[in-house]
Amino acid sequence: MTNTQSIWAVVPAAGVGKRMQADRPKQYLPLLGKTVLEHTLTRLLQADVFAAVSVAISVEDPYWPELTISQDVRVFTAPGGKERADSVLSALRAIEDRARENHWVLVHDAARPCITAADIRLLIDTLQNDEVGGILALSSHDTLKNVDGDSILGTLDRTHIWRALTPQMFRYGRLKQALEASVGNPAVTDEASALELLGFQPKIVEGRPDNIKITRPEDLPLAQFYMEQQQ
Ligand SMILES: Nc1ccn([C@@H]2O[C@H](COP(=O)(O)OP(=O)(O)OP(=O)(O)O)[C@@H](O)[C@H]2O)c(=O)n1
Ligand SMILES: C[C@](O)(CO)[C@H](O)COP(=O)(O)O
Repeated sequence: MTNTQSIWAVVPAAGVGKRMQADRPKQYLPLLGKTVLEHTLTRLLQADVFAAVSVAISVEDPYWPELTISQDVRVFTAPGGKERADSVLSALRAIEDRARENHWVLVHDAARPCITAADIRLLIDTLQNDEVGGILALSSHDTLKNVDGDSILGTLDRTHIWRALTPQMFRYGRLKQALEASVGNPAVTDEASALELLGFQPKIVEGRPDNIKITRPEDLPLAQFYMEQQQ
């Protein structure tokens, strides 16, 4: 049985959503009667495994105080940063007086509202005794090509190519150290890449394919479809 007092959630929710081409950041777009962010936070809280949730929001964010969930005592906010990694680091620092070095942290994108409690628990149950931690990920079912411009340079071995999802699960101290060591590095687009740069080999746990990241306009109706199917 996992001690819920030793597991924290961090949610980067400070992006502007350029690729979504919407009138507001995508985490605040309406979806099945709530905002994307409210769905994501509600799913994390309903998993009933976290001591608290630290959410990074933009310092210019006018939307957060309007959300009912902003009053939830289990949810803390931190100022978002220039890049996703900066926002995650800021959210980690916001709980540094409560989280211990060996506590687990699960980092989950605000833009992934289709996450299920089962996949959250799968990641925790699989890795809670692991030395390093790891991530939910998806194997590749299509043939993968190495491309330059509009030309194919070759075909990749798909058995070694997985698509990283979130949550990504690492020990508080090591994750904070890895992100502090890689500040400003554009190659660090997820938490695992920061750990990899320190020589660690995070584990892969196969997750659900409906755990999509809302990135482009066509992703919002797809997320709605998946969430309706999950009910
Ligand atoms: N400086 C940033 C950039 C991104 N994010 C968060 O990281 C998650 C994944 O990032 P992405 O899908 O790239 O979101 P955006 O950066 O908002 O999208 P875009 O690149 O299209 O602007 C999102 O929940 C986003 O809110 C963040 O907290 N801080
Ligand atoms: C963290 C992530 O969702 C894993 O696939 C992805 O790296 C986020 O990338 P983005 O460019 O910040 O959306």
